Amino acid sequence: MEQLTLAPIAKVSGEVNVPGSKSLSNRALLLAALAEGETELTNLLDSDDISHMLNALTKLGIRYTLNEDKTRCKVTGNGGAFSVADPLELFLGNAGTAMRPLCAALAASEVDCVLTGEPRMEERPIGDLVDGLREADADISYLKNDGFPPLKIKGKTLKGGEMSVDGSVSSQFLTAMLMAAPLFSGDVTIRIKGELVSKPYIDITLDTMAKFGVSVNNDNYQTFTIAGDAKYVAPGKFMVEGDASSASYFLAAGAIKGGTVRVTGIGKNSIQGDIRFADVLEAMGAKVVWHEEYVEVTGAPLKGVNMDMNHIPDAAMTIATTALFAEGPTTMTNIYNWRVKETDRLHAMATELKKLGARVEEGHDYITVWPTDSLAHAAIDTYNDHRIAMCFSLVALSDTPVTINDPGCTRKTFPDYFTRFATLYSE
Ligand SMILES: O=C(O)C1=C[C@@H](OP(=O)(O)O)[C@@H](O)[C@H](O)C1
Ligand SMILES: C=C(OP(=O)(O)O)C(=O)O
Repeated sequence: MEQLTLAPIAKVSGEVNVPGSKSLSNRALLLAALAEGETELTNLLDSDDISHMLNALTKLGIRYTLNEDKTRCKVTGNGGAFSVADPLELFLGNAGTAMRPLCAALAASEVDCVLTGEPRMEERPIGDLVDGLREADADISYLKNDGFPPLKIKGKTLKGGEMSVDGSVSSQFLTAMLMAAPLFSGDVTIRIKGELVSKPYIDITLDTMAKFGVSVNNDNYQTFTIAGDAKYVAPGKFMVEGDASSASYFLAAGAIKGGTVRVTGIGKNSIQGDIRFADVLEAMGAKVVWHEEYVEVTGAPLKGVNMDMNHIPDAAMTIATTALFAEGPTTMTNIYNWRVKETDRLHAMATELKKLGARVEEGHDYITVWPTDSLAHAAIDTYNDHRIAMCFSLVALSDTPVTINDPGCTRKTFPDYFTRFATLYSE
């Protein structure tokens, strides 16, 4: 197994750009495929999660051209649902933003297909989405375990009307139903059951749908209505914002050991909820400057916080390692669904933080991290979870080196993360 050891970093400063947003890239690719007309996507993310979506679109007969560095993509839309005569098998890795939205769009298309993924994908729940789609008469069956991929889908035109979806495990289920709704016949009304988690991701979905010409009536995140005549129309150009979750590692580095770190590619008007990560750093004591084109953080003594982090589930992981550098404990609450992502992140973060000698309390849906005077040099297991690799790189901002096992796992969303991180301390 490959390992990367980072020597202690005395100070970080400078400017770093983040690649395109995973959430926006995969949403925009799917909607461009379903739209009437041609869309030119720019600043597309080039990473595993996006490759899985692109490969699926190829098999679904969508024509697109990619430039050499795969950040610019011209998609010729299908002008409606997919239609493929032969049975298909689509491998979607561990990309939630491919598996869930494609499941719904394919259930509403003329296809006969199987959706598979990596072993971990077979442990990530999808039952609430399948139940919701079955209310619209979708024909989806489980090939192994009930409630989990792989799935067999016999697509057809789904009927509109009233349906519901449980939003308490993943917002991606609602996102998937919303994005597929214009393919259904007639008006669609989706009611939320349970407490909707990761709510800001729904704003990304609604904003992207609006850019492709479909408006959704959102009644307080409880009921969503899409008109029967709604159709996706290519916007011509679609610029993907930089990834706000990817920005969190650099912003945190600035807060811990800045100097000033300026992250470009995102800015104060970002549609991504994870941009609110900077507010947490501010609450911890860092100085934050907001601009249209960048966010800038300057380090200061940090103090621990106690916060509900349900709205920023991905970036919140970065706080777990930032907390090592604060005065007093940090508690992050309402993060149960960390357990159903790339790995059981609550348990994995607690386990790896403890290897550094930190005191950690792992609850069912919360974690508390206490700072320690001296951290131990440890080899951090990353569980094939890109965010664990990136979060733990921040440990090198202490007096102790850190070894990251399988650093290449960042390829899911940020293939050259360690190279870009190095520009903040090697210049
Ligand atoms: O819709 C999206 O793009 C995402 C939603 C979130 O998942 P949950 O809604 O499952 O929390 C997030 O963790 C994931 O990385 C991306
Ligand atoms: C949870 C994540 O991914 P996915 O889109 O596969 O759910 C993530 O990127 O942190």
